[in-house]
Amino acid sequence: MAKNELKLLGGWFSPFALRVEIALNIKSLNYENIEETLNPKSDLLLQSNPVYKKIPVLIHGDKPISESGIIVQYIDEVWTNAPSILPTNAYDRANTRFWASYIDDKLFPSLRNILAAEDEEAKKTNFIQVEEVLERMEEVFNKHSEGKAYFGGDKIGFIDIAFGSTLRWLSVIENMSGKKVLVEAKTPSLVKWAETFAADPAVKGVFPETDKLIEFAKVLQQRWASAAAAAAK
Ligand SMILES: N[C@@H](CCC(=O)N[C@@H](CS)C(=O)NCC(=O)O)C(=O)O
Repeated sequence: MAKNELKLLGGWFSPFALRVEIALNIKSLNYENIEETLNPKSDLLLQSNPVYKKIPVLIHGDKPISESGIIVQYIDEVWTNAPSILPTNAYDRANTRFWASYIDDKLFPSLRNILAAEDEEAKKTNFIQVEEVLERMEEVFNKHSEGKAYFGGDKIGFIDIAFGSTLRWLSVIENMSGKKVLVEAKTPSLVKWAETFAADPAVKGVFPETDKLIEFAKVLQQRWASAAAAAAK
């Protein structure tokens, strides 16, 4: 595949763009990574994802595809010669999609709310939610993996990508609040899985550094606080 046939409108900080990078790496695809700052948004992004105006967008030839989960599934369907990301059995595929959307619905909003929370009570409620998700995913891992390294078995699959993309942001929140949530005592299988995931060749080179993300998170917090103050006027 010629490099200019695949372009990723992404951002080093984005867990959603990370999902696409991991999927492209799994399939050993060359692509051009176009780094978006989102401030301002590029014309290419606005034209490619006019509905949500968000990264990531994968442009295949001249065709844009948006939404990280949809992009990962598209990659898996188009490049079938490489390791499969979703399971082949229809029931397993449905189940896999269920847990990936559970991560999007329950984990992402709580992580964002912890960063944005101005009072301790709101922070605490969202931490409880994160802990509940982690405990639930520990159960899912123990049931699905059958002693293997990943939710997807021996290789990274769709749940691994959806969930694993949040790991660095989880570390950011742990560091910034001085509270560890992914701990051996409560979720031993997930702790081991997270280490294996981070070291996987498809992930290692694209996983952002926690320290750099912490600096980015501080800028985001200032931006949200100014927006909240402006809205309150
Ligand atoms: N549901 C989307 C979420 C994508 C998303 O939230 N992207 C963020 C960056 S991490 C974005 O582009 N934000 C710009 C904005 O909200 O205006 C997906 O899975 O791709």
